[in-house]
Amino acid sequence: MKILVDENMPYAQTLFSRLGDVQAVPGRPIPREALLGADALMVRSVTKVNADLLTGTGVKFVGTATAGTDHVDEAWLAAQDIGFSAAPGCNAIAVVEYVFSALMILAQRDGWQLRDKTVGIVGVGNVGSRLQARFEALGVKTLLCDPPRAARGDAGPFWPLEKLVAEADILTFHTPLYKDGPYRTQHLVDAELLAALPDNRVLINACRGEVVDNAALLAALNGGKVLSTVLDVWEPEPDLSLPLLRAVDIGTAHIAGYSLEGKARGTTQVFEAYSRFLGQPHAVPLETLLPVPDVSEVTLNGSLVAHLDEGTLLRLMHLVYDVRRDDAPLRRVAGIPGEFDKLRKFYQERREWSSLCIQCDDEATAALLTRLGFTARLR
Ligand SMILES: NC(=O)c1ccc[n+]([C@@H]2O[C@H](COP(=O)([O-])OP(=O)(O)OC[C@H]3O[C@@H](n4cnc5c(N)ncnc54)[C@H](O)[C@@H]3O)[C@@H](O)[C@H]2O)c1
Ligand SMILES: O=C(O)[C@H](O)[C@H](O)COP(=O)(O)O
Repeated sequence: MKILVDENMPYAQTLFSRLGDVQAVPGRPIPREALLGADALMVRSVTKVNADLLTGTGVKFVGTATAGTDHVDEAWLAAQDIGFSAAPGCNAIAVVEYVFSALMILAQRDGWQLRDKTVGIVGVGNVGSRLQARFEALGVKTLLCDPPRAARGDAGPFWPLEKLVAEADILTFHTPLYKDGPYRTQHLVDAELLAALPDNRVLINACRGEVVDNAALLAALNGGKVLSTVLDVWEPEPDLSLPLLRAVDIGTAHIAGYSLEGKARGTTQVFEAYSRFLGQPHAVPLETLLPVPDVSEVTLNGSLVAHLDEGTLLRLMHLVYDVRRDDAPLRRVAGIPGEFDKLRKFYQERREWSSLCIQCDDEATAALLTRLGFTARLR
């Protein structure tokens, strides 16, 4: 059995070799000759999986170690009776921690406090709902927009996007990319939305580049719109607009989800799915794969809760992950062919807040840190 895996999939060799012979290949593009004779294909979001890629190959199962699936023609796979699995939610925590880091940096730079802001979350799935839970833990007001969930009767309240545009200080997008249909998200942020957005707001896109009309955003920023902008994803990738990168406050190379935990969950989720597909189910506990983090324990003296100290919180968050470490390298190499993908391929190890154990002497502080996703212990 031959299993092709994207070379940027940590732990794939270790896990998939339990099921067959593993060959690691570049994902953009996958070499055609490698596909011939392959039984299964494990990709990331950079590989377009469709008839063009797979016709004439013997591939019977495709896994994508990603949350987004817009790069996969699922209908075609189903029609060919090719098994498929994604990795829903695998990197949701990483994206949440990216968003927090970005917001805390802007708050510090511009002299505001997160707790005084209203955050509009567009797309309240794995990422959006975790984001909302952490904002709630901090007492930050959120407004949610998720028309598919609203139509399903899920508990909200869910609001129309227009209300978020009018009332939220921060708008953060976490929807899938839908190019058509009733819930189309392509260019959800367009010239009209940008014109309706009052000045001094924050816009974050960490879902898919095409959800924001990048040309319209650049025109708005060039036209004097006062908008703090955080973009992890671009239209198009990897050839992002250099003027837009210069105009945004924080810009990164589609790495919001790139914690080691997030990538490892992605690999284990598709490995487990493929093993079930083969009728040889395996379960892989994440902790059996992950190394000890560089910084694993700190002591916090005093209460974080008595008067919520966002400065201390920022320092704790940034002990684990500070998004500026990803903004600077993109600005250095953007525009040089191949460098966007290199930043992603040779990504410096990044952990999630849960990897940091914070010793506290106050029960309420420990409870807050736990709700935020850190590991907290009472001394
Ligand atoms: N930058 C990154 O590294 C990174 C990492 C993970 C996910 N993503 C992207 O972010 C997206 C969201 O991730 P997730 O794990 O939360 O996915 P998810 O599928 O769990 O949640 C998406 C949510 O968006 C909602 N939605 C769909 N259409 C909408 C619309 N028109 N308006 C508002 N909401 C709508 C859905 O109902 C769902 O609740 C993924 O599809 C993926 O494309 C990017
Ligand atoms: O959809 C996702 O899960 C993310 O966008 C994904 O993590 C992006 O990383 P890639 O698959 O391109 O390595």
